[in-house]
Amino acid sequence: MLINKIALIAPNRDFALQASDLFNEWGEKIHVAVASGEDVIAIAQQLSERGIDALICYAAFAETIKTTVNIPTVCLCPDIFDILQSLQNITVWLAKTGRLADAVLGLTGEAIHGDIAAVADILGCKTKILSGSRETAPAEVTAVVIATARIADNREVEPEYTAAGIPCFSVTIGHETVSKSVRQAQELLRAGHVDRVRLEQFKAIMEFTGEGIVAVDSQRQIVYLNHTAEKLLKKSKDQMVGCLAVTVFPDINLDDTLRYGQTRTVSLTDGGEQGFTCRIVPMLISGQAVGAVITIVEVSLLKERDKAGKALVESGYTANYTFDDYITVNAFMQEMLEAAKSYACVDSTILIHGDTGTGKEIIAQSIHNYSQRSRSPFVAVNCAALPESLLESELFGYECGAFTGARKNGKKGLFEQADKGTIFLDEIGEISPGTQSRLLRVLQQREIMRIGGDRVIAVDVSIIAATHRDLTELMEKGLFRRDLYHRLNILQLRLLPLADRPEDIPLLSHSISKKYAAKLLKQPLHFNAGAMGVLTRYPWPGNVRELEGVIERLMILKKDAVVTAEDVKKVLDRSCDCRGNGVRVVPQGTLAEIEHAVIMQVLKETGSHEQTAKILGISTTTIWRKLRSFQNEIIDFKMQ
Ligand SMILES: Nc1ncnc2c1ncn2[C@@H]1O[C@H](COP(=O)(O)OP(=O)(O)OP(=O)(O)O)[C@@H](O)[C@H]1O
Repeated sequence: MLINKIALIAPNRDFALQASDLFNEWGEKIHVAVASGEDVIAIAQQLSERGIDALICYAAFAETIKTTVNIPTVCLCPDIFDILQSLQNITVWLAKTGRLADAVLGLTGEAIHGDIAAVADILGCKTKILSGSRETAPAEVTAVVIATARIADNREVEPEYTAAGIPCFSVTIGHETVSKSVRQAQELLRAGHVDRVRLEQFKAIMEFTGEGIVAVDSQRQIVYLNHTAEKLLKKSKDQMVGCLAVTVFPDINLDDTLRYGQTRTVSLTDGGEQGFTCRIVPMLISGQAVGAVITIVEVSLLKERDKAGKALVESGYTANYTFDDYITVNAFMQEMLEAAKSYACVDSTILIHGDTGTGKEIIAQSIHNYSQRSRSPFVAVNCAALPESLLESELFGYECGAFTGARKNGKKGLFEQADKGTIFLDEIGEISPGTQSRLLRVLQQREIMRIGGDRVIAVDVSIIAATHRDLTELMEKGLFRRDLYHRLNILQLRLLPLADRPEDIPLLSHSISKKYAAKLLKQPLHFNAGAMGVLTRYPWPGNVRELEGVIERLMILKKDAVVTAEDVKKVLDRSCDCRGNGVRVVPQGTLAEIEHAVIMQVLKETGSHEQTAKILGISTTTIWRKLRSFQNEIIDFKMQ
């Protein structure tokens, strides 16, 4: 294998030596080979097999190589500056010797091209292409110009003479021209590398997908197919690549796709029970079809997918958000999104840390939808919302007769329901020590045991946990198991509070306003500079959820669409003061007692956890969590 990735094919030994000297002088590691006209293809092929990725090739060979060997090739011949310099020297000499008037230049040599005649014309000389060698130049020729396969700077001024005494000058390939060709070849190498990486990525995706994929070029020839296509069509790549598509798919007419760029769907049978659905999609460049891609799916698989999709929707265990829904221009958060995308490609447990309303659930749903598990259930569990015993039976299920009130046939737990999908354990910091140890077993072994059961059930789930609490602090206080923490904290995502990323507020405000405008059939709000100033300075303890609440209130209260600083202040005041007329009387006591009293008061006023959460600018989860810590009161409290 050659280390050098670029090679030069020289037309003779002298040329090769001249090029090698230059490459050595420049410290360029370029392999140099010599070819005659006949063996040039064989030599180029050998170089390709030995790992050469780009060729620099003397002009006379370039076309042959470009059409026969699949290596990017740079053509090396005297360029316009070589010609200009050389002809300028010649005309100076002709003027000096009194021969310039009506001079005719006879052009010969293998590297002759149209540019020489054009430049001579500009310099005031007529030209004549000589059919033979310089020695046969006719008498009307004032001087002969020979374009040779030679590397030299075009500075020669003194000519050689033919036997008939006609002066002869050379146009050669200048050093700068060689250097330029090296740079071009290096550029091709770089571009080729990028293309190869893309091609490999593309192939990996193609091989990974469950559908059969066949690519056809504009001549209707099969140029690529993936492994699934081989399996479905029961033929190997070798048997199909290079064949006309019609020989493999006699029932598919590619005309509509290749001529008019239309996408078509066709059902095929294979003569037996199995059937395929093929979709034919054009490959378009600047609106022109340059080929087509045929995707093949077994009909039975489609039916299964339909059924599975329907069952998933009916179960309600679906994730609606994708990363596109998560609005942020903050650099840290954008990095977090990139990390989340890469985490979605693996099955390791993810721990999301962020204050209430920062979007932990959106991120969890987006990870699920970005992952291979997106067609399977996404089960979200709020660990703070259920008392310990109920949480355990919900998570792990139970066998028949496990406890009084249990269903006769037992019940699948959420881990089982999430099989092949993702389980999102929100507010993981709130779970009791008993549930923590059961959870540890699932994390370690991906197995569960139903309550009251003795069977071990394997579950294939990806686990995403979230918390607003500092789990290390809980660990130090002995409230959270250290081993569980380490099991959970394999991949971590941290969401910044809204107050730490005020640059997100304008974008979020506009997007939320658009969302509510569509819902309430109103105009989106326009926030003037004063309004935006108040919004960006506010501390947002309830984060984006609180911002949503404020914008919803503005939307309902405002008659026109323009929001001022005063409008925002009023609504923010209301959200702080809580309810209608009310100046809330702040109770006396510890912070916990004040919180408790305020939550209980608003709960009584509204009769709804959701409303209470909205008014207080916190999540329902936080309400549940706080209520759980005032357990005695919960028992007494009866919702109206
Ligand atoms: N960056 C964001 N872009 C758009 N919407 C967002 C963003 N962050 C949060 N939201 C919205 O804020 C609300 C709260 O989000 P989410 O429920 O994901 O937060 P959370 O951190 O899980 O809250 P909690 O811990 O209180 O359950 C949702 O309505 C969500 O759509």
